[in-house]
Amino acid sequence: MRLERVEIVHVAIPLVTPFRTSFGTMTSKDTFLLRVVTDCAEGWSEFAADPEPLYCPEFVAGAEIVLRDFLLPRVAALPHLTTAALAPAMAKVKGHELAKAALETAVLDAELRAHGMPLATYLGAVRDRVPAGVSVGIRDSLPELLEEVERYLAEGYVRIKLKIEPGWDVEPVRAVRERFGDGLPLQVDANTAYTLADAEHLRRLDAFGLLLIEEPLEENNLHAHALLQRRLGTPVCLDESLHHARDTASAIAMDACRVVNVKPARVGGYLEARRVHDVAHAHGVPVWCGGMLETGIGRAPNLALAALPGFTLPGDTSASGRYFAEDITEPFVLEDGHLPVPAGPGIGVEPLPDALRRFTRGRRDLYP
Ligand SMILES: O=C(O)CCC(=O)N[C@@H](C(=O)O)c1ccccc1
Repeated sequence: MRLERVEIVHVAIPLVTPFRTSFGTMTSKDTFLLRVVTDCAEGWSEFAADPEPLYCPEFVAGAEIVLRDFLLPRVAALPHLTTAALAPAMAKVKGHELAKAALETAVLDAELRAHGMPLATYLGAVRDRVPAGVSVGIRDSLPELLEEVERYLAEGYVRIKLKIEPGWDVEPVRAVRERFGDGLPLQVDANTAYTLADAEHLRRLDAFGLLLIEEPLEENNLHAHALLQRRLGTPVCLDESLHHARDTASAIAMDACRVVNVKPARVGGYLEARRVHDVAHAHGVPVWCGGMLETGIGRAPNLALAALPGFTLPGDTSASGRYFAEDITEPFVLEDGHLPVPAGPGIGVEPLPDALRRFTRGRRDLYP
């Protein structure tokens, strides 16, 4: 393929309800899409992070600069544009996995469309629908939390993930367990809010039969997570700390993580996400697909990835309606607790022109 044009489309979509985590509260999804035009086909992708670097060091404005000034010049210089050639061409740029993932995914979408191949087929999916978990934010009161969990269970979600932080952890978990029973698949996500000094407090969560505790400690501290895992019965799952298959292998070898949250954006794209899946699967470590409140443009490829054999736990691959009253693609709708794996070429979806126009806050060329 030959790269002809790359357009950045900034979008802002209001959330149906504020989403509070240990690092902040979101009321809208403000990010950008990339539209890559090649001589063979077009491709789309979504940048997974937000305007502020609170979840990870990357953020919207910074990613636009990195793409425009450092990643696209290297990719445009490639004699033949293929998805496989992108990561090596971008490797000299340190970090910026989410920006790299956005570019790689749009090129992958174009390349697969040119070959008429669905992303699920390309990645090695073994299912045509995947079970959907749902992420529940920190709430102001236990009754509000229980009402929200009850609503999601009534909608059919098969797994509940509770955001926790110091002061909102044991009690909400106990309340959900007592209200909905021991059979409910339940996990927690601390988003790095604790330290090893909290180990004895976190051990109290062992009483509730959780599937996992996600990223309890500061990101990138595999040693601390390994020390914590020795003191907890609940399996530690890593998210922010894993940036590629290599550190996933190290984390597993150190017993710093017994479950892996695979987020394609966090590891630089779907090719590396499959490698992370393969490494974990080879070690008997279950993986599940994380989410970043993506629009349908980011949600569709995540569903393809979640259909790989090692994805044995429900992911944060919720329906579009969990976050948005209106999505910029055809909405993903829960059916019997599952979402369909897109079957069309490439990522299998495209922005709906009218919705995209209404949620667009700015469009410009990043290349040429
Ligand atoms: O369902 C979703 O897409 C969101 C799942 C979720 O909780 N994402 C968390 C996370 O830490 O994984 C997150 C929230 C906001 C921003 C980044 C990440």
